[in-house]
Amino acid sequence: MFSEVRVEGLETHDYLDNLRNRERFTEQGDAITFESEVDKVYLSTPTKIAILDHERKRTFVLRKDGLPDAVVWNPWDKKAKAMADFGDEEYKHMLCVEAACIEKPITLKPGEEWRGRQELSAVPSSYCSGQLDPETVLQSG
Ligand SMILES: O=P(O)(O)OC[C@H]1O[C@@H](O)[C@H](O)[C@@H](O)[C@@H]1O
Repeated sequence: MFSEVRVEGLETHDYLDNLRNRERFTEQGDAITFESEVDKVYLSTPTKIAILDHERKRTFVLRKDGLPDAVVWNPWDKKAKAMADFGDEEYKHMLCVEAACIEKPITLKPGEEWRGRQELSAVPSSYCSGQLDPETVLQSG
């Protein structure tokens, strides 16, 4: 189930680990998979990030503008139980991947305007069928 979910596009990027006093690390290796609590702020991330759910044969693509960072969060079992507005088992069925602007916050003077945008799309499930080259997902569309 959950181990079948991968995030593509954030590997090799630096992140601040919210579970370790926001210390800065560099993501290693292949795509990101999930086996325990995670709460990371990836820095200077690409404008497209893919979330691949192999078991359910579905892929989501997050596109973003004006929002350089990306949060990846799953509370896992212990924290899920401690959260009043989150079901004890819901962590098994969710993953938070969200566009953000955290490392260098945007400050507006009175009257100034700023726009950021994120778009989450479901892309054809054939993308998850094994023909998938993750690079293709991130480069297409
Ligand atoms: O409880 P909230 O405010 O909805 O936040 C949920 C989570 O949202 C994530 O974006 C944060 O990285 C986590 O640290 C936080 O716990």
